Amino acid sequence: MLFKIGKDIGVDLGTASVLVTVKGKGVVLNEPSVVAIDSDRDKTLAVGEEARSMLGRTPLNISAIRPLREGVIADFDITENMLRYFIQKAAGNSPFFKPRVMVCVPAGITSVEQRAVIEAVLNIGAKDVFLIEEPRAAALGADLDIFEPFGNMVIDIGGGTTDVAVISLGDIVKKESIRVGGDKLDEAIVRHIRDKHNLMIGERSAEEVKIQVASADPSTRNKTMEVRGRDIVTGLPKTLTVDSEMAYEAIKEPVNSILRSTHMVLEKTPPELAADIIDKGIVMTGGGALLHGLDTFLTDKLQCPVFIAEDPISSVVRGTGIALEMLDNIMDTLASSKKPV
Ligand SMILES: Nc1ncnc2c1ncn2[C@@H]1O[C@H](COP(=O)(O)OP(=O)(O)OP(=O)(O)O)[C@@H](O)[C@H]1O
Repeated sequence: MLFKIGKDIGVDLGTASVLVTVKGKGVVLNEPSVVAIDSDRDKTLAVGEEARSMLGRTPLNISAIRPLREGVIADFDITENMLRYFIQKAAGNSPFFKPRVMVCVPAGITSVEQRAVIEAVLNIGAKDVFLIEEPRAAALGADLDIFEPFGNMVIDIGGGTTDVAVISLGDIVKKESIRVGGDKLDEAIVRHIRDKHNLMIGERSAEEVKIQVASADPSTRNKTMEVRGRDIVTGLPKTLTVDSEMAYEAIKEPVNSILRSTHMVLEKTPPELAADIIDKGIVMTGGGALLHGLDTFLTDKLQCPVFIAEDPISSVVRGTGIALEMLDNIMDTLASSKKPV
């Protein structure tokens, strides 16, 4: 499969969403990472937004699948089909040119997982594939000057992973990547409501609770919302009112994991760079950065200012766009299809 433009393409291949940027054009696509499959006919029915609306609501023969879990490919064929659809939608296709494609991956990805991403993108028709670590792209997208001899710290909280990194002179100096992100918060809400209130709710309702009601700093939020689900004792539909305190109880463990990994990176950071970070603060990117109260909670616990980047959900893809502009200069520092990983 070949593409209309020979231009470079950047992909933020996320657990929650895929964003595509084209060199010279900027961000051209932003869709949920969901594919709807008809298992009877082994056929893809919908990809992206349309497939997301089917999550949890499909008949037996149709499944709405999220092919990435915890930041990496969980279902190779479906991921490849999804990427093909998104890249063609974003860039069109023609028999003349093959693009170079840069894909953002979590900093803690294994070499087997790296190869899976490279192979999937080569199969779609890319000429070369380059991988950039999410915190590096996030820092570029958050307008940090990472090429100076100065300590910059980023916490990128996506759907599947949280990547924490200290970057100086363009490279990662210390990092931690944990498979805890927004999805783990949603799962914790589902579990808490099931165990404490005998109510089974869906993933999407749990995400709504997280966004509308939950806070990492519950003294600063006092909201309630009604959630509907199935009573696990009677089997009948039931409505429950969830408040911020209840939602906090549910999410506090995964939120503390994010705190612990940030703490670990700070502990390992050389003193000069740590001093820069205390002066300048820590920047949070990714959708998870928008969790209510997370900035004040982390600022308090780490005794260092923690800020949310402007438009944190697009930081990684914007940073990928910036990295694409300088690809010829930085390609030696990236894992790629041009050298064994
Ligand atoms: N206002 C909000 N409050 C809390 N969480 C939010 C908010 N808005 C979005 N999120 C969460 O952000 C997560 C998605 O973030 P993002 O799009 O950065 O992830 P991703 O890049 O797809 O994931 P990954 O990098 O882990 O593969 C989802 O879990 C979503 O629920």
